[in-house]
Amino acid sequence: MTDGAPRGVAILGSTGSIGTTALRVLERQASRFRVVALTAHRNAALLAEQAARFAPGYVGLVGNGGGSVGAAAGWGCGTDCLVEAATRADADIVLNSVVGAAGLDATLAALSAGKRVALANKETLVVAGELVNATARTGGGELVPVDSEHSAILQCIAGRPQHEVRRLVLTASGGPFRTWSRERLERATLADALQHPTWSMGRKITVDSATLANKALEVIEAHFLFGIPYERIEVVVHPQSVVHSFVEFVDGSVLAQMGVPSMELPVLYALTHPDRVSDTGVPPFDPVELGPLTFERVRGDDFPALGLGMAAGRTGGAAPAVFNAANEQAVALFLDGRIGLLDIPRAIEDALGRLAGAPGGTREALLDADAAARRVVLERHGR
Ligand SMILES: NC(=O)C1=CN([C@@H]2O[C@H](COP(=O)(O)OP(=O)(O)OC[C@H]3O[C@@H](n4cnc5c(N)ncnc54)[C@H](OP(=O)(O)O)[C@@H]3O)[C@@H](O)[C@H]2O)C=CC1
Ligand SMILES: CC(=O)[C@@H](O)[C@H](O)COP(=O)(O)O
Ligand SMILES: [Mn+2]
Repeated sequence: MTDGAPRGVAILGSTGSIGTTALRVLERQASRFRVVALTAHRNAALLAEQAARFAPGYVGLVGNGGGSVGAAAGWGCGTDCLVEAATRADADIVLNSVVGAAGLDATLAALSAGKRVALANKETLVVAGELVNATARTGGGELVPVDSEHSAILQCIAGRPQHEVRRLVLTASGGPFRTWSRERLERATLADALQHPTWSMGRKITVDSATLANKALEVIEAHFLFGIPYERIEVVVHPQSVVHSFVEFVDGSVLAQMGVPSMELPVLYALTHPDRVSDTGVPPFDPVELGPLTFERVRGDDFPALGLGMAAGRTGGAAPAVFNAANEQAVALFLDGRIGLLDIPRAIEDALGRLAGAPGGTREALLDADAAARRVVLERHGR
């Protein structure tokens, strides 16, 4: 990484799991990066603490559109905050760590403005992968993944051309229900679903990991990031989350990237790529301590969200956006205690059955499909 003036980083979703991890990383890397913008949804108290500590030029509270509680003087308010933060002249890198499709416009705006987008918000690519890639091309922006599997794949591919890659194999922890029978899954509670075995993350992605919808989102994300066709992207269960993914090359050689399950390294690497820096605070790697490393086939029949998402990816058009929106809405209902765990894939299947053929192509068409999918889930499952 070249020395020089510190690069400006805007963090969208700074109060979440990835956002707070990023601030820990940036505190150690103050000679290389400075925080220029922070946004949150509703957590004004934590945002205020972060603003006091990092003194960014811009602070935005998205969920304060009415200008009521929370926002301090000088803060931006409402949904425009994300795009304002993402397009500031002093932001060289935009870390998008918002959860859900709400992060889409900020990604597009940052790429249009020629920024590097360090993308944790995988829903962006699932909803609008083609549009995002086209926007990066025309706007001169660059997309670098934060998601651990995709960071691993990026590091393994290391600039080799697409035709040298035979297969991507994404690892999945299997989540808290990896060994549960179908019968037992019917009785799984929210508390059970929030007990992720290896990663500490926000509630929505933790539920996605429990249903394997997260891995479906990640297969679609990998397709759009690396341009590999769906038939050459596979998933294997790896309960220890030490191997973050594999890349098989055409000569049969297989590379894997490994590390302790912490998001600090993928976040940092998305900022420094393709360079590597020292003094990261990442603990030493001890294969004996972390092992034995094991691998299993996915139980696709018991975790249907994975197959539904992969089929939506292959269908293309608006189908991935429908998959994502139905999942977001169903997870919100599950988090509210209004539906059961297995109602999540049922709701997704229902929405895809009605809307998988909806037109995509433009941002507006994709957002229409997103809204229609949420309506289907609310009307039919939000009892
Ligand atoms: N956590 C992890 O380890 C990983 C996460 N990811 C992905 O990163 C993204 C963030 O995940 P995570 O950090 O766990 O999520 P969290 O729920 O912990 O944090 C989400 C952040 O986004 C803000 N936010 C929520 N809704 C909105 C909205 N509608 N508009 C604007 N901002 C909003 C939240 O603000 P507030 O706090 O005020 O609600 C918070 O700052 C997700 O896409 C996830 O899939 C990917 C890999 C690993
Ligand atoms: C840390 C990270 O990248 C998560 O997306 C993780 O992959 C979730 O774990 P699962 O493998 O259980 O989905
Ligand atoms: Mn992941």
